[in-house]
Amino acid sequence: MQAFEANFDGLVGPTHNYAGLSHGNVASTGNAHGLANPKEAALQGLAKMKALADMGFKQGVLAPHARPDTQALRKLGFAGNDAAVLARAAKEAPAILAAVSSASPMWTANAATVSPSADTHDGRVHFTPANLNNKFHRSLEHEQTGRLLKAMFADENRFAHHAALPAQMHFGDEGAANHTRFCGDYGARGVEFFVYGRAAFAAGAPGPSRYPARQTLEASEAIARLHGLAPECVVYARQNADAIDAGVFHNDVIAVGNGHVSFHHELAFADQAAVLAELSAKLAAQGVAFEAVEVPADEVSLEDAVHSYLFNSQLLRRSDGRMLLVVPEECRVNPRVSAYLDRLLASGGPIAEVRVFDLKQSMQNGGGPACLRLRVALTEAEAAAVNPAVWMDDALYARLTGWVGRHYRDRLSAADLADPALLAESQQALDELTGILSLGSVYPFQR
Ligand SMILES: N=C(N)NCCC[C@H](NC(=O)CCC(=O)O)C(=O)O
Repeated sequence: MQAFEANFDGLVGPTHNYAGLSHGNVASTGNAHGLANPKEAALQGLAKMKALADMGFKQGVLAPHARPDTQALRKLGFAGNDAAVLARAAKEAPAILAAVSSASPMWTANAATVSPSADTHDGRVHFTPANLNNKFHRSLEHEQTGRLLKAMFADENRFAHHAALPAQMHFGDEGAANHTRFCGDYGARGVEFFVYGRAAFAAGAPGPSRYPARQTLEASEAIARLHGLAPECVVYARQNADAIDAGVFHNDVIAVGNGHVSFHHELAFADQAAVLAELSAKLAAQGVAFEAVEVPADEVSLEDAVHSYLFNSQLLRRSDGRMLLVVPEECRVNPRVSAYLDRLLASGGPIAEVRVFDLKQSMQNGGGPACLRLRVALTEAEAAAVNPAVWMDDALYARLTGWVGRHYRDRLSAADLADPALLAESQQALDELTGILSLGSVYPFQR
């Protein structure tokens, strides 16, 4: 059966702001307390979704979460009505208020790990929401993510939904940002590639020293078990600790793969040659000829990779079988990265086209094109079972841009997070959105 890869992008929520919440993510900490523009952020994301849909790629939308998360504040002892809860948190714990207000669910590469039906033991598509345990603001996401995924992929005969892994550092899980699926045809069995920062149960296991390793080996292994993946179709690799310490907080800041192609930096993985050899051998056993496009450090340094987000690009297989690379504008601003892209296109390799997008609002929090999307490979029958209201087309684009225009602010600072009107505006917007996307009552304030 015909199969393809769909991208589900996170719609940026109305509270998008710069709070410097992510130690180890140099864009987040570097832009802390800047003035954000939620309206522009959401429109930039929608423009990318629409452009890819117009190019013929299957594109869906994942809704934002309800923020500020007043439930989380109540669990921490802030009591009273919503306005009182916000006022007390703003006065006594502004850092906590900022954390529960983050629009971080926009980065749906961290929403879940997804295994297509061709890879799993029961022939269903498996989803495990990521516990995002390394950062408090992100650890608030997985329950709502699970509810949204169930509202979009509801058919239990085709889709299996797991709970997030135990919320504990031993099982730190960052979802698809540390997971790549290589394959020939999207509907044929592929090789799932899990990249972790450190093994958690082995005392003294190697890992970064300056910044945290967010993903553990044990989390990756648990997901492979839950999804029923065959060991001969799984490869585990450890991130290069020096790369994490240079700001590569997720593997998707240093590598991206799709189909039979990997596009990665020379310093992405520990024991890189062995990792690539294992990928190549396991793909060859599935009849797939693996192709690696490796970028040397003397052409693009780790620092340039982190600042330009060259590898946080989307690698998309066009209908002619060649690859399109969707990069953020910052890659053309950096002269060394831009020159590299020109050489890449001239090289005659598998990447035939580069498209540039302005995603500055998200980029300033460390979220590039690849962070903003969750990939789900689907057969046509599975795609037909997806909630049809979430697929991007001209009509949905018009409705969503109109909705953003009506509900979103064009400036938001840390001080605004305490404004009870922002909470009310956000709830009103999301209430309307659940109608547009036919999601049902998925938000706590609707229950
Ligand atoms: N690489 C991928 N797949 N995703 C990028 C996630 C960026 C996100 N930034 C933030 O959460 C910053 C929020 C703030 O500081 O306001 C993070 O660090 O988890």
